[in-house]
Amino acid sequence: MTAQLLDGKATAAGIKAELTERVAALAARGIRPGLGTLLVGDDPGSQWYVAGKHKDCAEVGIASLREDLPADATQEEIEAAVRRLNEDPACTGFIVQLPLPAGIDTNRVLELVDPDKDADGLHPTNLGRLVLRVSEPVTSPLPCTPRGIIELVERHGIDLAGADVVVVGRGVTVGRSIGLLLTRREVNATVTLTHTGTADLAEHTRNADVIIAAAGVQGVITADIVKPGAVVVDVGVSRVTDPETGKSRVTGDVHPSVLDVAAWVSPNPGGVGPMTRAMLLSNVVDSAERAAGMA
Ligand SMILES: Nc1nc2c(c(=O)[nH]1)N[C@@H](CN(C=O)c1ccc(C(=O)N[C@@H](CCC(=O)O)C(=O)O)cc1)CN2
Repeated sequence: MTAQLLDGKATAAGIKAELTERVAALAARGIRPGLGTLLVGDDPGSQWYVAGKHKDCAEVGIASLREDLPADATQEEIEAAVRRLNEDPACTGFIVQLPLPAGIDTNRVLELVDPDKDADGLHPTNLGRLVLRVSEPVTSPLPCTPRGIIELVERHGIDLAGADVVVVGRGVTVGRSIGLLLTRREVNATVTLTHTGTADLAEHTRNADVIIAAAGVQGVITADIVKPGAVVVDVGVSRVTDPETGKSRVTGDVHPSVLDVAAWVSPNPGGVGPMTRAMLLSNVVDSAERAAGMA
């Protein structure tokens, strides 16, 4: 192995320490940010992620509120819960935990979220603001995973300005939205978005300074399609059963062989996941500071 690790756990811990101080400064002015979560159903993964978000809030001093609905909740019941969170003054930002159960119109639910309370940064208005305001300072919530990836890379001293970045996967939470951040003037990277319709993935990745792998296909990024010295960020989440232990575990898009050619690789778990969680908290604190005229 030659690659160094982009340590998401340690970086997220540092960001949480900074947030704790910022939350204390807000408290000194009588302001307490509050993150709401809306969870529908009993998927164990989603329950675990939501519990993690409340734990993170407690760690940095953000209040947290929960709306939990059963798996058979109707579209109307879910939309009513979104309206409650929109109207609750104690909730300064909230997320709808994804995925929602089959049969629910997810886009309709997400579009109901008040854009100023959109802690995930995925509301069409907030994505639209990124499209329209490429050179101005951002004054709206940013998509958490893309923001987390950029923070992870830059906080390891890697400059993205002028870098050729290849993104693998066109999902909304990462692939489609990260280009909006990477091509902003303050980051200044050049982005190629590849997907299942790309004719020759390797031709793109072999020339990339940075690969952001968000395909959700276990081990799709192998050493032979990575340029020596590249930075490789693993966003993929595949759940596999270990044949030796019989236990289920998370694995990513990046094959272990990549550690022998790349300069930097993000571990998975322990890379982008903890950063996504930290960026959710950052969005909540940023919004509270903006509302208080502190940013
Ligand atoms: N409304 C949202 N829903 C979902 C999002 C999201 O950003 N907003 N992303 C995922 C789930 N997610 C947060 O909600 C999330 C997933 C994973 C992690 C994480 O820290 N993972 C660990 C590994 C955990 C394990 O072993 O199972 C890691 O990468 O180290 C954080 C957040 C879908 N839904």
